[in-house]
Amino acid sequence: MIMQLFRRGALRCYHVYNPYVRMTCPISDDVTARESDISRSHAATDARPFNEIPGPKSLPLIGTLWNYVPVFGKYNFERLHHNGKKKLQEYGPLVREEIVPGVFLVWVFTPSDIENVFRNEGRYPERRSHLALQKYRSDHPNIYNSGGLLPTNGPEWWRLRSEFQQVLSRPQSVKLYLPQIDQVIQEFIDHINTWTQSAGKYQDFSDELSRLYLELICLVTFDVQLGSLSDSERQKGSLSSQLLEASLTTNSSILATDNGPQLWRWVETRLYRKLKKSQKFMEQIAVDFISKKKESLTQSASTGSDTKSLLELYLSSEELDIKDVTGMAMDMLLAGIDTTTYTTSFALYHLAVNPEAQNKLYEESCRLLVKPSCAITTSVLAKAQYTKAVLKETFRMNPISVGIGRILAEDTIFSGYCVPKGTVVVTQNQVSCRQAEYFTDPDKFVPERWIKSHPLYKQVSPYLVLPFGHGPRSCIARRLAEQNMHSVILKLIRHYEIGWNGGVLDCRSYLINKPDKPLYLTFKERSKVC
Ligand code: HEM
Repeated sequence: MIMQLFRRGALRCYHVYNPYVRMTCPISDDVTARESDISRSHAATDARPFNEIPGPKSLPLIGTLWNYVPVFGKYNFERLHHNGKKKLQEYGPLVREEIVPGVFLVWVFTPSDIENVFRNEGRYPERRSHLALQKYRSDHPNIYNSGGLLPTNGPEWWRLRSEFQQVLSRPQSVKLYLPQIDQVIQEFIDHINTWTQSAGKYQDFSDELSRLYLELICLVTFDVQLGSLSDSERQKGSLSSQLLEASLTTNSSILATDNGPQLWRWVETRLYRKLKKSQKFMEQIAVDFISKKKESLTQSASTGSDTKSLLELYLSSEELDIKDVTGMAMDMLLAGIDTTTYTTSFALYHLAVNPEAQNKLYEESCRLLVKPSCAITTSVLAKAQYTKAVLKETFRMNPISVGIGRILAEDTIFSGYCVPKGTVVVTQNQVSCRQAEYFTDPDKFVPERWIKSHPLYKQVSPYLVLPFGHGPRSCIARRLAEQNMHSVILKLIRHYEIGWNGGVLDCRSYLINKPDKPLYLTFKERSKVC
């Protein structure tokens, strides 16, 4: 039975927040022993023991998995936010789940518990994900030094993280790209015109967004423009089509290889072969672009660090070598396309079904970009208050990361219960952010709630809306991702009035939260509307 559930992906639930959390609980037999230590060590406090935390009933051999059996079970693996809401309603703000016997997960929902998760994540916050990718990379030491940022834990993770973030988190390095980003977005805007003419009423816009974000990521990762939106690149066998396909294939292999029996460690399973093939393709492109860049750097005179691209800065770092840079480039391709595509999809959906918000954004875009052809600059973005509120409200309503998981580095008290060190504790981004306790009309899209001077503004805990995670292991590319999405949303609304032809958009929990329907958006050129 357990094996069947494994095969059907039923164990996903404790990995499902991949790629961003360590999901398999490291505690098994150990926990019971630790539980009694904890009970003793906290005897002097009022905290209650771990095994009294409420949660779904666990059965011998199958734990709580029976709740996820299709039709019969009350939870659905593809709708983790619905499960989370049900758990919160039924058991309260702290839920313990014995997903298989001896393997525990603790779900937290309140801001103070979420804060506690991050306060107890230790020096090297850990995740356990992308295991097959890690194996692939360690089997190819000629190309990679280690698993790269996404799967690696411990001191090696920190070695990479500290070097890459010095560059990627520097405002100057990210701002440097704005003129090129603006140019790509302008091409995209022009392309929408052609797209709307050829698209029927029901044409999925997601593919267009994926191509845009692939283009933007490659610009930053390799200093190249692929021309992903051009007619030739839209053909099936083109470089951009193959790159999109390969990154999607890798990402969709992650959950299934992280979960279930890890036969791929010994034999090349069908899924592992798919991952391997797609990685081989992506890395061939990465190695080619990076080597060419390195060569051109050795031939040209060195410029100041403020004008160097990210790739140039990485390649000139004494602490990194070309293999580290290749690993990082691959991680950027894997983590940078779907995340921004899905978030922008949700933002555009909310704007389309909330014309009042869209009008306000349009007004802001006209103020900041006096002519539609005006470029996005750092000063435009600095003043784009409503645009930022739109994105933040999108993150509150539809965070693409279901939750953030950490393995507790210390015994910790959550909502009055002791939770032992080593337990996997997971937040529930969307569920927490839609609680009426913290947000008025939580299911309504109200960007004004984030504008300090607005009457609807209300201060909330900074631990509630955490779409990029928090602390040293949070998203390394947040600045870049936000810059890209603010620019896209602002410029798009400056040019087009957007409408919606689909039903209510919710999400499915795959590797990250993906819109559960095609993106049936309509575009009317503003100049033709007025
Ligand atoms: C909507 C956009 C994005 C969202 C919401 C997002 C969210 C996240 C989250 C939640 C994490 C894990 C944080 C944690 O565990 O505390 C993460 C990690 C990461 N993200 Fe993003 N991300 C986005 C875009 C990007 C982009 C554009 C890139 C690359 C160009 C990127 C690269 C990474 C990498 C490499 C990590 C692993 C960092 C580490 O383990 O040290 N992300 N992201």
